[in-house]
Amino acid sequence: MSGPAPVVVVGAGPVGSTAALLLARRGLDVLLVDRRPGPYGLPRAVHLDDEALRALADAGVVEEFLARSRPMAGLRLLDARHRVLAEFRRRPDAGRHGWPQASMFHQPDLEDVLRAAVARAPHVEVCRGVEVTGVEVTGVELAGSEQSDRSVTVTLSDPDGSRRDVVAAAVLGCDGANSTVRGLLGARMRDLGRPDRWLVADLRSAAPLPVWPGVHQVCDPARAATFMPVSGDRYRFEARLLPGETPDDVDLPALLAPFGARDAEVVRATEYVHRARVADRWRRGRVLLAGDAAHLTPPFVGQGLGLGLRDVHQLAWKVADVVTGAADDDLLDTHQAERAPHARALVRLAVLVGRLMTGGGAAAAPVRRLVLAAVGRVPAVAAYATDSRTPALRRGPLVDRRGRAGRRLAGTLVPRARVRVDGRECRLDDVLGPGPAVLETAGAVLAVEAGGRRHTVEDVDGTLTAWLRAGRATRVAVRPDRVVRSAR
Ligand SMILES: O=C(O)CCc1cccc(O)c1
Repeated sequence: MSGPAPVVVVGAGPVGSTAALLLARRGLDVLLVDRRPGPYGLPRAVHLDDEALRALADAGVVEEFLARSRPMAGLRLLDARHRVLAEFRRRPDAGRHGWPQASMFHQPDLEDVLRAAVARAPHVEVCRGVEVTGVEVTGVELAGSEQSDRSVTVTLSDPDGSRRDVVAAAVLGCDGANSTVRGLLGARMRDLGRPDRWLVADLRSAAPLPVWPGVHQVCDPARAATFMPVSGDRYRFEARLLPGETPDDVDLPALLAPFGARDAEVVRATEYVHRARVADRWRRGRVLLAGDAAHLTPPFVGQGLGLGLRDVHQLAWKVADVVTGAADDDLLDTHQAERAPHARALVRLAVLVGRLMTGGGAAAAPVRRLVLAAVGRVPAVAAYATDSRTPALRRGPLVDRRGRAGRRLAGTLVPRARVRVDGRECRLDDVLGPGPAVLETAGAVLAVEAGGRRHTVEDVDGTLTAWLRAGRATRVAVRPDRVVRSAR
């Protein structure tokens, strides 16, 4: 790789690969490194919501993802006898972003799609089997001990043991739960809940199992469990391990029997410790964390990977602006300021939902239906349960939540609505383009100003008009990551 210093992305999992594609689409050279010699190959994440798909869309892989995933019907809470306590439906057709509201997938399928896209991307070089052993922020000495932190020297250890230094324009640590970059950056994880030991089993069944096509959460204090169809012939079963119990002690066929899965092939059954953690520091100079390197969540609201994809969607344009000199390095301060509260809110929601569904011991079981109804009225839980909407980003330099419309819309995603422009139907994102944009009502029609051009936009099915009306807004400024910056 010659020419300008690349952005080094550490970790070629789904978050790092998406980051590499997003940066490359903005014209940056990217060096994507991973300590593993080959793909990881084991499934972990199984669910993405339609908000997270905006990141895959801007990375250019959403259609291939959809071809290999399956719409998910929602979340069903069952009691110990598998009677339905509550059900939260997800739209399988097209939610406000034009895709199923929730999708289930086999992680290696997503990794295949991303790997192929990275291989096609002209600006991305991939180095596998390479360890990052040092990250040195090399800034210009300013007054006193302050540094301007403008470039980073990354030390890489190659498979033959040799070391080399790469000067990077920025480094993104997308290297997962045991992130090396996090350690080199001097960050520490802060616990938001207790670790929780679960058995995680990946199953296959040639004959389709007779189950509802959504996530089943068994709220049994004696044995909390989750069962879900993934995609194709794949299913996932998880069960909380009792104190001192190992996966080998669990009578898996007996636990699978109520789902008609007693005879399913067990591809993998392993212990997994669910953790609730957020890093205390996400940035040093131009070294930044994203994905599991920055936060770990229990799976109860299915947001682990989605959080990471949102991180890099919101980070890529900022890094591009800083590296190309279009913005000051201060812009990178907004990464942790915006993403950490959002991650913390979702991790806490997952901990709360997990506790409500599975905690409280035997005494809680008879009242769980009442408790669920009461908590369903807590706004954050209700919004998530009914609409799968994650919290708005907090107010900050890039999110102006002043005024009635600002409070309602700023920090949320603009819908990826169906629009018609010059007689051609497309999605709003196609008109917004890769940069900042403004959407406003212009008399009886809508107009979009983007990339120095003004387009008259027809709102094909009324989604945008209804969204603007509900937000009491006539004009919204939209950031490159589709987040509303301000509304009035
Ligand atoms: O709330 C949703 O739509 C996702 C629910 C979900 C997805 C995957 C795992 C899980 O435990 C819950």
